[in-house]
Amino acid sequence: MDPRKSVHKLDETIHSLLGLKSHLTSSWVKSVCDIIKSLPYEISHSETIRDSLEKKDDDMSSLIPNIEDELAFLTSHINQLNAQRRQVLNDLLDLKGNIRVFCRIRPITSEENFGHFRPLSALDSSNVLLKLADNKGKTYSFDKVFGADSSQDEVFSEVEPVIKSALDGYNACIFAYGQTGTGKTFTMEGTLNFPGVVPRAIEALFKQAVNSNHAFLFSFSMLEIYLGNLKDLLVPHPVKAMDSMPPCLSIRTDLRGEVEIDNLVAIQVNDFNQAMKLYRLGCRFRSTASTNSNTKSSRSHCLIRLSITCYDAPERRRETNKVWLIDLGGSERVLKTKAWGRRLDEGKAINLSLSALGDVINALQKKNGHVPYRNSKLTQVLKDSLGEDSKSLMLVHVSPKEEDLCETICSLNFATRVRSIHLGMLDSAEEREQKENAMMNLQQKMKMIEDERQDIMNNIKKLHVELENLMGTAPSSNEEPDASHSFIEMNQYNAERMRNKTTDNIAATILQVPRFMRPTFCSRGKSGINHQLLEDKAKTTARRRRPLSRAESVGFPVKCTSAYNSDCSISRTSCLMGLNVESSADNGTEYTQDEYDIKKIVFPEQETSPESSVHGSLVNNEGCGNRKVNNCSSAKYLKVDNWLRLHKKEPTISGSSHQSKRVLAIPVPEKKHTCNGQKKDKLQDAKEHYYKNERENISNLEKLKGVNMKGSGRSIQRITKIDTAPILADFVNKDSRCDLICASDKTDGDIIKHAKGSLHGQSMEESKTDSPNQDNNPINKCVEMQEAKDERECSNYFWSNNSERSQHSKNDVDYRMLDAREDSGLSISKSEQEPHSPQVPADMGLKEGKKEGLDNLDQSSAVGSKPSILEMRSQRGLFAGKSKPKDLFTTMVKSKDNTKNSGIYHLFKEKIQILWATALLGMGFQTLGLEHDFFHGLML
Ligand SMILES: Nc1ncnc2c1ncn2[C@@H]1O[C@H](COP(=O)(O)OP(=O)(O)OP(=O)(O)O)[C@@H](O)[C@H]1O
Repeated sequence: MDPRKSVHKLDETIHSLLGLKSHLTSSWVKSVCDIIKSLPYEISHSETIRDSLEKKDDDMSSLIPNIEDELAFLTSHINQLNAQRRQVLNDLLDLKGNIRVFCRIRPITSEENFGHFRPLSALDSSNVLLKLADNKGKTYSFDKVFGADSSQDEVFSEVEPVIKSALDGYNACIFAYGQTGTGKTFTMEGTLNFPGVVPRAIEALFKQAVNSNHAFLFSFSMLEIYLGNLKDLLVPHPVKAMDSMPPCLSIRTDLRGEVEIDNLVAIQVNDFNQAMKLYRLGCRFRSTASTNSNTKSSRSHCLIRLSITCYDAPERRRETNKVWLIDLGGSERVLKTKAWGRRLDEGKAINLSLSALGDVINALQKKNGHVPYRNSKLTQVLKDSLGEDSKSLMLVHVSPKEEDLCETICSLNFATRVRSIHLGMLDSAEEREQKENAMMNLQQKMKMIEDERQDIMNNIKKLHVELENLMGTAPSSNEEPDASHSFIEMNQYNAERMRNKTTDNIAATILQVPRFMRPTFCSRGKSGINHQLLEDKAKTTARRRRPLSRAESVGFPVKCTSAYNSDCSISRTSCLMGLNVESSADNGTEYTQDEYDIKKIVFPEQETSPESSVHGSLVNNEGCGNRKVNNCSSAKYLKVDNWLRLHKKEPTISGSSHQSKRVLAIPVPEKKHTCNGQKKDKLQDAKEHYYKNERENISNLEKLKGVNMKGSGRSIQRITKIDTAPILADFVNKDSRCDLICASDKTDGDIIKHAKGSLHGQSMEESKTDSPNQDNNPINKCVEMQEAKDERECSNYFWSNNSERSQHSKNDVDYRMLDAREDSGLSISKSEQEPHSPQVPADMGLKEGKKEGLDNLDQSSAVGSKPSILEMRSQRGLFAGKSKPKDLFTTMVKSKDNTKNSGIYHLFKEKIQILWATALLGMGFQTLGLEHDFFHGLML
């Protein structure tokens, strides 16, 4: 109850009390008056109370607009700061250069302590000294130099501005370059304890997006360029010949010059964790191998792409932009690494694409009209992220080892050349100093803006909370205040600003290109026309191909052929190579899938509609709900969890593939149990089904007992299966027992009865007694075969012959599969030989049998496997009556041996089969209503 209301009515209440209770004693009135007097002045005077409360209400109602005004002011201020920040950041990056170059020196590991080292040290934060002779050295300048003792934190702090500019709509590209084994993967990927640039960059992006006042849509993709071909790292490689092949990735450039990779899986990520799950998945499929230089050498270029889309920020450079995080393959001298075979091919492919990257950078540096992006897949993919309208960061890695001197010099020269694209080699010292001062000022300004921005953000948050409290609409604790609608950018950011400030100074100085980066014969020989032709050719020839065998595969992609240069190239390597990785001497690469086969994969949840794409996949997604997503890129947006679930391994049971071939003793509706919830349901279903069958079989048994007890006691024995093996032995030895009928079920019993009756015009019992030559009776032979073939057939018959026979037909098939396995000489598995509960007391009744069987069912179902055939048999024996599973087991194994080892048996079986088949065909038994699988089962 509102206390204010109760106070409001206090005076009326007292008056009415005084009026009504006038008969009360004056002392009571007095005490009430005293209470009123003791109340504060405002409360004791009702008019004043009302006035004061109304005043408070008025204050509160005037407070809300005040807060709203304040919020609007702060919002507009923060928008101004955002625009300023963007401009300063852009100026800073322009000054620093569109391609910034950092150098990182790899530390000497404990194992290398005894080697020879070339003094390579960081002179200061931007210079590296390479000592060539005693008193001779060369200094290389970079935007930033990280010494051997630098931490991952330090590296990332310098990388972060590029990541920030990505949220402003610029394409960004951060790539680790260097000789093999110099720490590229360490820098980019890092370790669990020392996470690298990739996880940190992803985290920073999400963090910034959350702090931003815009709605962002992130999608994650990961691919590698292996032997000159693109491979989607989020799609697992095929492990079997029949596995579906991932679709061919093809590079496409749209009219605006934006590069898109068709068929590349792009998955929406809402937070850091989702992105990291995918990143880890992709890392698993990377091609790595042990080389002389590195025990886990990357044999490909690994590219991570984060696409960022924002619809409600017109000031952004692009609606959709992308960040590339690239771990390039290590450059290596083939002579030195002594690589051969596949390692050689990989090394050559890596060097070729690095050379093509060098060509592109050289052309950009010289401001050539033609930039040879198309000379390699790497440069094609990075086409829109390497030019002027993007931010690139190159992390050059060098080794301090003496033996790596050549590569170190090459890498340092290459990095210097790349850096010179913006800084310009003709800059005078004075100009350089001016630039550095300007950069420092901008950095300070940037920091001030960010600090101020952060303060305002905090104030805005506080005001939001206050406002919601006043309005009584405070969100629940886990709800973020919805600020997106109130944040309307007032200042249009001038996106078309000039960005050629520093490039003007780039002269036509041709620098010495590192040897492995120089244009090669192939790269020089390329022309746009050739590429176009090849592209067209590749497009017309893009069709599903049969995976080539190992022998047919051509490992090295030759330039000027579609296998290497076309937009939609078809790799010549075999998908099956991955299967033989270990067996091949030179083929130790851990492969991903190949992309030469164009079979389309079916995505589990391919969300193409704008609504579904946006749903649940935005950071601050309020503003994007009704906007179209399909123009952000042609990539497919999928859900992370579905994708990961799709690529999770099917749970294997005890690591045994053998078990998967097992036969279900109880007809469980579904064979596979994939998730716990389903598994539980299916287990429950199986139990219910089990009880039902059991009840039916018991009632059938009782019926049969009643029927057969009149005629022959042997039928009951047969049904209880205690004496099955001796009967089987009898059958083998005496070729008789035609009078034994294994009809345990009313339905089939009736069928057989009917069949016999139709043949002889007699009932089953009659025919049994009246027909002396029953061996000639096809029905008896049928039953005989059914039993004599193997005891399990009989049990199968018993179990499958119930009113739900149709449901059991699947099991019949399974039995035949098992028969085939066992007949083909495969031994019984250990678990089959050791049933779960062989030591069941002889006098165990149906109740125990039920429980036992159920326990077995529980066990088998609980692990998702099927009970073994012997478990099943023992269960059946128990259900059918009092039996000893152990005895049963012994006799069954014996009978199995007998049947297997006896040549007479097989001969006889064949003859009977022929006879039986002839009889069936001749007499048209199909008209009796027996199903085909029934006959098929008998014939096997
Ligand atoms: N800065 C560093 N601090 C600690 N260890 C490092 C550092 N850089 C590299 N290493 C170690 O050196 C080894 C080789 O590094 P890494 O695999 O990252 O080289 P790489 O350049 O990626 O090689 P490749 O090109 O062959 O893939 C790794 O064991 C890595 O842990």
